[in-house]
Amino acid sequence: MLDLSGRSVRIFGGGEVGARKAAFFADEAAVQIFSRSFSSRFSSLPVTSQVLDVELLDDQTLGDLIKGAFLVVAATSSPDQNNRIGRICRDLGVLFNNADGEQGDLQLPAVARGEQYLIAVSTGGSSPAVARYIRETIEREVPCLDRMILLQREVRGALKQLPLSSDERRRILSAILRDSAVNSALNTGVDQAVAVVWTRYLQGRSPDGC
Ligand SMILES: C[C@@]1(CC(=O)O)c2cc3[nH]c(cc4nc(cc5[nH]c(cc(n2)[C@H]1CCC(=O)O)[C@@](C)(CC(=O)O)[C@@H]5CCC(=O)O)C(CC(=O)O)=C4CCC(=O)O)c(CCC(=O)O)c3CC(=O)O
Ligand SMILES: NC(=O)C1=CN([C@@H]2O[C@H](COP(=O)(O)OP(=O)(O)OC[C@H]3O[C@@H](n4cnc5c(N)ncnc54)[C@H](O)[C@@H]3O)[C@@H](O)[C@H]2O)C=CC1
Repeated sequence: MLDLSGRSVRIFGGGEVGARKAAFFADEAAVQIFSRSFSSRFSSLPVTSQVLDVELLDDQTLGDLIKGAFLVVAATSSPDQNNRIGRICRDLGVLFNNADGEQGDLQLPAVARGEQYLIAVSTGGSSPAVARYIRETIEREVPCLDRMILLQREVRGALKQLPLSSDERRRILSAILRDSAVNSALNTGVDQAVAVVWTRYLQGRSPDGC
C-alpha cells in the first residue's frame, strides 16, 4: 500500500506481463515502458514508451534510464537481462520487481479492488496461479462487497446512536453479513437493504430509545 502519485515507475519489457504490471501502476504513477516490441494492450494504457534493446545497452546507459525512478519492473523474456536490470537497480538504490529471474525487493499481489476496499493476495512466489484463483473467487462469490460495506457503515452509525451494548452491536453487524434476505436486497441497492435491516433487526427502536 504505497502512495505512488507523481512517482516514476519504469518497466522493461512490453509483452503481456509488462502490460499487466503497467496497468497495475498506471492509474497513479507516471509509467514509462522500454522494450524491443509492444503488446497491443499498451495502446489503451496511459503510459509513455520507448523502443530499445536492453542487450545493446552497456550498464552505464542502462543505469541512466533507471536513475530517478522510484520503482523498476523487469518483464522482458530474458531472465539474464532482467537480473542485470535488478543488479543496476540495487547499485542505484532503486526498488526492483522481477517478473522472471532472481527475486527483487517486492512482488506484486493479485488485487481485487472496489470503491470501498482493496484485497491483495500473495503466495510469496510459490503459486501466482493460486493468488489469481483466490482473487477471482472473491470477485465471483462476493460481488456486492462495496454495497455491503456501505450498508455496514450506515447501520453501524445508526446502532451507535441506540442504547445497545457493543456485544449486541457486534452480533447484529455480523448477522447482517450472513443474512440471505439482506444480501438479496443488496442486489437491488443499499437503500433497499437498509430497509430490510430495519425491519429484521431494529424494528421498534429509534435513536432516543422510544
Ligand atoms: C514472484 C512474482 C513476481 C512478480 O511478478 O511480482 C511472480 C513470478 C512469476 N509468475 C509466473 C507465472 C504466472 N504468473 C501468473 C499471474 C500473476 N503473477 C503475479 C505475481 C507474481 N508472479 C509474483 C508472485 C506473487 C505470488 O506468488 O502471489 C500476479 C499475482 C500479480 C501480477 O503480476 O499482476 C498475477 C495474477 C494477477 C491476477 O490475475 O490477479 C500466472 C497465472 C496467469 O497468468 O494466469 C502465471 C502462470 C502460472 C504459474 O507459473 O504459476 C512466473 C513463471 C514464468 C514462467 O517461467 O513461465 C514467475 C517467475 C518465477 O516464478 O520465477
Ligand atoms: N511475473 C509474472 O506474473 C509472470 C512472468 N512471466 C515471465 O515474464 C516474462 C515476460 O512474459 P510475457 O510478457 O508473456 O513475454 P513476451 O514474450 O510476450 O514479452 C516479452 C517482452 O520483452 C521484450 N524484450 C525481450 N527481450 C528484450 C530486450 N533485450 N530488450 C528490450 N525488450 C526486450 C519483448 O520485445 C517483449 O515485448 C517471461 O519470462 C515470462 O516467463 C510469465 C507469466 C507471468
